[in-house]
Amino acid sequence: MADLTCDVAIIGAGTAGLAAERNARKHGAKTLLIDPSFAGTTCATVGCMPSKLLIAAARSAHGARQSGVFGVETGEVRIDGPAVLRRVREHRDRFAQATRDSIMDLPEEIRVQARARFTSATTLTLDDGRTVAANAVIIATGSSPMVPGPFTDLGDLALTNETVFELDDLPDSLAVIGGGVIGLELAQAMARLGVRVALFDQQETLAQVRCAKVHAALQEAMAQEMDLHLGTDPQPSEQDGRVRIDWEGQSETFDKVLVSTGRPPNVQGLGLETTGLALDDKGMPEIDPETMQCGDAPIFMAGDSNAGRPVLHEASDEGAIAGRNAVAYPALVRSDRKVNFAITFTEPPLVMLGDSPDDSAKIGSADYTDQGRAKVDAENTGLARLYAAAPDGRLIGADLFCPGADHMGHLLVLAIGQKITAGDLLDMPFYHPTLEEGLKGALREICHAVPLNVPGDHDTGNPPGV
Ligand SMILES: Cc1cc2nc3c(=O)[nH]c(=O)nc-3n(C[C@H](O)[C@H](O)[C@H](O)COP(=O)(O)OP(=O)(O)OC[C@H]3O[C@@H](n4cnc5c(N)ncnc54)[C@H](O)[C@@H]3O)c2cc1C
Ligand SMILES: NC(=O)c1ccc[n+]([C@@H]2O[C@H](COP(=O)([O-])OP(=O)(O)OC[C@H]3O[C@@H](n4cnc5c(N)ncnc54)[C@H](O)[C@@H]3O)[C@@H](O)[C@H]2O)c1
Repeated sequence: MADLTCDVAIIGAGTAGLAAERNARKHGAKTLLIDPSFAGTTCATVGCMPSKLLIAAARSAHGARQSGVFGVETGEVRIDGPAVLRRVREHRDRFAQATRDSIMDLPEEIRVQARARFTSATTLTLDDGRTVAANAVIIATGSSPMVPGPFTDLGDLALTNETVFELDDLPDSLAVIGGGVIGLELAQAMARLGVRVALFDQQETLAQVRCAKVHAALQEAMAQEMDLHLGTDPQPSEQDGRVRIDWEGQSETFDKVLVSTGRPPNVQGLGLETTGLALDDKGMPEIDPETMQCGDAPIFMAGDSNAGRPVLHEASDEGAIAGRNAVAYPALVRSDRKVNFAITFTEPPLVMLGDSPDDSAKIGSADYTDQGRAKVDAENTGLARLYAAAPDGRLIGADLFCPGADHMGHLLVLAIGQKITAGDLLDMPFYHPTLEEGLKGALREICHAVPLNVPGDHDTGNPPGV
């Protein structure tokens, strides 16, 4: 007889686990939510929120430096590093406290403070010695920074997203290893806060950008703010209390190194090998993205732990799908998943939406280096590429690196989700002068490329500056 029994046990009280627990309980299950610390979600403590707070400070510094182009003189811009980081932590702590409060609001008998490990598909052992028996288990253990071997020897000189926001002051110089989402966001923010930054990546492509033209614009913009070393294998060592990075016969020293080389799922030590699930060479089971079920077991996996779509709104959705299906098992309900949507909060933002274009897709481009509103605001850089399916010009995806891309991404994701065509979208009013207006050229290009052309009653001229 197990010490604790329930209908659904949820391992991990992050965004995915909390959503899973809520939905399982809403559907009538007796739940247990198991976490070693209940410290608050990754998003609030060491992820989305502190990174966006640092970016907000960087935006302010950049704006102050740029103000001269408008004839507004601010004098020398001085960055108070400790004050920047204090504000990041103060606001971060409030967000984190709010997530902890929501956990503490749960009925006490639901919370189990311990680290869990499977002993079979439906039984767990906790690190305090207790055992749990459940009808179904949801894995929502998140992901953790992967620090390649040589960087682990650097001790405090090597930072990850779990430690960088705890610095007392900004470093004078920073090597960033890995030009994925975390690396790009934090490298640009640090550079704008006056830190000398060099970014290294083994790959030639930053953040897995799909479109070569969008990537070229991103690379050019980033190279103006930091030293970029792509397609290289940086090797670290400690030198006089600083970090030395060697690459391709060159070397440079930095105050600190930020390691942002990926965040693999937390499945090590979870005992998945005891569940009967077939596991791949990374120790991962097969997961159905429409039910979140692992194989055909009463086990579900949601959020970063399944390595599918490691962003917040998906963690939340996947938790809810897993929560409902863990209760319904074995009568699972399939969910339509949302359109793929990822934003990297660089400036301008980098946005990836929907599907990549295949050979039959029609592509429309919008150049933001010469776009009216972007020029007004002195932020004219980058481009947008929209993808549509023949024959009707239905929008299927987009890659954007341009001002306002985070907001325009929401407009486009709606259009893609609703299966709207380029012609339909052109039928909507576009206010002048806006960044959205810049998309009209791309939409017209698609309309011209498909048998159904630009609606006949449309003026194809442009107001000034578009
Ligand atoms: C720096 C950074 C910036 C980001 N910015 C954004 C952004 O701007 N927008 C966006 O959409 N996404 C962003 N993300 C991604 C987003 O934060 C994640 O996708 C999301 O937080 C994942 O939630 P989760 O519930 O899967 O994991 P988590 O919130 O990490 O929760 C996992 C929980 O599992 C627990 N756990 C682990 N192992 C066990 C065990 N054996 N037993 C019990 N409990 C266990 C942990 O203690 C933890 O509480 C960012 C991530 C990072 C790192
Ligand atoms: N705005 C957002 O939504 C947001 C922000 C931050 C993080 N996240 C999530 O966090 C996850 C993890 O982000 P990440 O940036 O750590 O990982 P990532 O997988 O996006 O990028 C890792 C990068 O590191 C490079 N790399 C790996 N090993 C290396 C080495 N030894 N030397 C040099 N380069 C190396 C890879 O080539 C890759 O470009 C992302 O998948 C993302 O979904 C989201």
